[in-house]
Amino acid sequence: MDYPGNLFVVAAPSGAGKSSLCKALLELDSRLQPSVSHTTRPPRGQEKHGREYFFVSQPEFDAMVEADAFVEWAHVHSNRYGTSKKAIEDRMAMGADVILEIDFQGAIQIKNVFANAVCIFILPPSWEELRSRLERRGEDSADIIDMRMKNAQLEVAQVAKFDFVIINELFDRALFDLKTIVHSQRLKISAQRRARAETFQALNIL
Ligand SMILES: Nc1ncnc2c1ncn2[C@@H]1O[C@H](COP(=O)(O)OP(=O)(O)OP(=O)(O)O)[C@@H](O)[C@H]1O
Ligand SMILES: Nc1nc2c(ncn2[C@@H]2O[C@H](COP(=O)(O)O)[C@@H](O)[C@H]2O)c(=O)[nH]1
Repeated sequence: MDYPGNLFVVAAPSGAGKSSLCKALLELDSRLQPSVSHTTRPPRGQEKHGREYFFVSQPEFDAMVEADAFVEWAHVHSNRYGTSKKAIEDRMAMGADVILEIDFQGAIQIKNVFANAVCIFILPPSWEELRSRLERRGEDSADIIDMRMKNAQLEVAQVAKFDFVIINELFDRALFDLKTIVHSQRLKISAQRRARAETFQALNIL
């Protein structure tokens, strides 16, 4: 599928800092819009329905799967998460760039549907720092942190499937890297689209 808007996918093990980086990038880049996912996970802390996530029941999630409403969905840390087609396609059709914060399984599904999607993986500087970020965030129990650390090993093993990798050690440095990737890939994709349109025109296909 090809829309005028671009799709950026940011994945990382839980706690590596993707939400913090995406939030900071969204404040700097007015062409980017976030996508709000659906999840069966209960809200934590100050999370609000429709802001961080659409929090839905298992039957509601099942019904959306049945209705083919998701562009991708996956089981992550014992819950289900999905990006609805509605969350991204209208915006991309209108030329907006959309950024998704999803897990690696979702990123792979997205790449199969949107070949132009730019997939970025965020790594923590070390396992110790990853655990300590999850602990300092203070939103998950010790059991959940253990499960997320265990899953992180499987997630990090998928890094080679991504277009870009950023190590989030110093936050500002990682944000600069993310901003540079988004900016340069946006220019590259626009140039490719222009070149393709010119070729089609020259061949009188359009
Ligand atoms: N470069 C950094 N140095 C130190 N702490 C950081 C850095 N980046 C993010 N953090 C902190 O680490 C914690 C985890 O970050 P964040 O919630 O953004 O991770 P996440 O990858 O989105 O996790 P999840 O997938 O669970 O939502 C937060 O408390 C955040 O403030
Ligand atoms: N495949 C998808 N993964 C998603 C989506 N939305 C979030 N996520 C990922 O889930 C984990 C856990 O998130 P948390 O908010 O419970 O800490 C994290 O890796 C997210 O990126 C989605 O729509 N699809």
